[in-house]
Amino acid sequence: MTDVQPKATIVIFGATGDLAKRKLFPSIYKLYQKGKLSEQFAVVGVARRPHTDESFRHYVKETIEEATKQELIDDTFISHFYYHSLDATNTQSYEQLNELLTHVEEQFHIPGNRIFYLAMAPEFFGTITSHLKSEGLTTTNGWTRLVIEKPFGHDLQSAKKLNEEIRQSFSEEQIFRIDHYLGKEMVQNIEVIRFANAIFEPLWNNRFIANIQITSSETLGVEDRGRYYDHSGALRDMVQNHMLQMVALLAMEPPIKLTTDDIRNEKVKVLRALRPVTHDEVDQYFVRGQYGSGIVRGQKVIGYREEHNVDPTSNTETFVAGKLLIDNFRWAGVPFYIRTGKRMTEKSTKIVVQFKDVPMNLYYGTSEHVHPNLLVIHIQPDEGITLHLNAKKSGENMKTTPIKLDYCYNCIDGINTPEAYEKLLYDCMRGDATNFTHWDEVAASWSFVDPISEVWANTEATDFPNYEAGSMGPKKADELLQKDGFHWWPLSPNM
Ligand SMILES: NC(=O)C1=CN([C@@H]2O[C@H](COP(=O)(O)OP(=O)(O)OC[C@H]3O[C@@H](n4cnc5c(N)ncnc54)[C@H](OP(=O)(O)O)[C@@H]3O)[C@@H](O)[C@H]2O)C=CC1
Ligand SMILES: O=C1O[C@H](COP(=O)(O)O)[C@@H](O)[C@H](O)[C@H]1O
Repeated sequence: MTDVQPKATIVIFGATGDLAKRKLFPSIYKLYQKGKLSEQFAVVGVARRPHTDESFRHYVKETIEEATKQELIDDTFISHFYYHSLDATNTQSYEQLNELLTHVEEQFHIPGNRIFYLAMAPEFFGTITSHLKSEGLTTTNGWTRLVIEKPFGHDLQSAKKLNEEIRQSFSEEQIFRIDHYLGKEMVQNIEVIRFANAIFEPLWNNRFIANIQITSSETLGVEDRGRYYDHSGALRDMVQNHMLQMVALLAMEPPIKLTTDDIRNEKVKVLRALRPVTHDEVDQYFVRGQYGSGIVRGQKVIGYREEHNVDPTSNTETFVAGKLLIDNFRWAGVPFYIRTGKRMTEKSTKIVVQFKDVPMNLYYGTSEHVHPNLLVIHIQPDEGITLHLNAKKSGENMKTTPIKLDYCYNCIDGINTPEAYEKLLYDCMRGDATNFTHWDEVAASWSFVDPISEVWANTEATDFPNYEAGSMGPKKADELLQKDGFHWWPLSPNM
């Protein structure tokens, strides 16, 4: 983990696909630009489409220029890229791939370290990993690691099956399951805000916190991913992974040390302590929604059921709100509200920690509401923290006014926080799995989510579509909090 300029070959399965184009190639380029890669690296792209090394290099160059809006690029960088056309189901082709890898390792003096990045549909994961092992690609003088994209399964049963297949060829320590939210600057900051500040940790429990709200809203619809999304829905696409990971980071106990295992162990304890939602309770704790047509950022947009590759009678949810309870000493009785959806008013991910009111209201007239203290963690697009307090109103005798202490990361000149994929790729190259999900976390998350998706799959949502594109979701999502005497805090930038 100490190697700041790791030496490795990154083999990208799915190199002609969307993820490689938009995220992986630009991230590798940024790492190179920042001096985080030595000259001892290579990238081998793998997919079925025919390409020569030259045409692939041209394609990569163009995609990086497009993504980074930069006039590229150093031909030396591009000369580290190679291509191998392969059908993932064809055994013979893996032998040739192995020969190519050996060749590039010689060429760039790479000590046999290989990352196999599976940027492909999950149905190929088992086949690819078994071929990598049987054809000897995992037998090298260096280390080998496997990066797996989401979705990791469709439910607990399919995730277990997938895990068993992969584990035939790679050990848990070699498997890096990507959750790109764990690469976001402010998600990584949750631990630091909590554990490096004496003022928060004593208050971080059910005696002082009234509720915690996590919202991840998008303005985009399903774009060209209708085929995948219509079989997934927001619960599997966002809640099972990203939203529950944020809950785990907010709720976990301080780890004994900042090691991968210690942190993951604490996160998994939270996921296991989530109070299961039984089939009968789903309506009480969870709300689903699907967008109809509407106006998003001034543009008229179609409803979900009209989207390409979506069933016109689809029952798939594009919005989820839920109330989660964590049955342990620290959190008993504190609701964690989560909300995520497509085609909402704005693109924003925010966490609001609402503290309990002061025990006695000295400063307000009885008819006035006390302003609760809030800690807002801005994940994106703005990155920072805001603490909402009360202070004396200037000039007025002992009247109070709400004030804010703000720290904005990406407002400061010179700070341009790296893309999540850039950080995660670099972590993987250095062998740091802290910000990747362990199998135990994946399993616990599916166990929590499965009963909810079972009920939703078996009951028609007669009110769909139940929110207008460009809104903040169905009314029932507001009622979920109103029942407990709370409301969603707004997402506006000045929150
Ligand atoms: N795109 C995104 O923003 C995100 C994607 N993901 C995940 O990443 C993975 C890839 O997604 P994405 O890039 O969007 O998918 P795409 O459909 O854009 O790309 C799929 C890739 O797989 C290749 N491929 C398909 N079949 C075969 C085969 N039999 N043998 C070899 N190669 C094959 C395709 O190339 P060819 O046709 O040339 O063979 C293509 O390069 C998925 O698991 C997805 O869920 C996760 C988060 C975000
Ligand atoms: O994993 C996914 O995340 C994106 C949202 O990611 P963000 O970094 O833009 O917040 C979501 O659009 C996509 O459906 C989902 O698969």
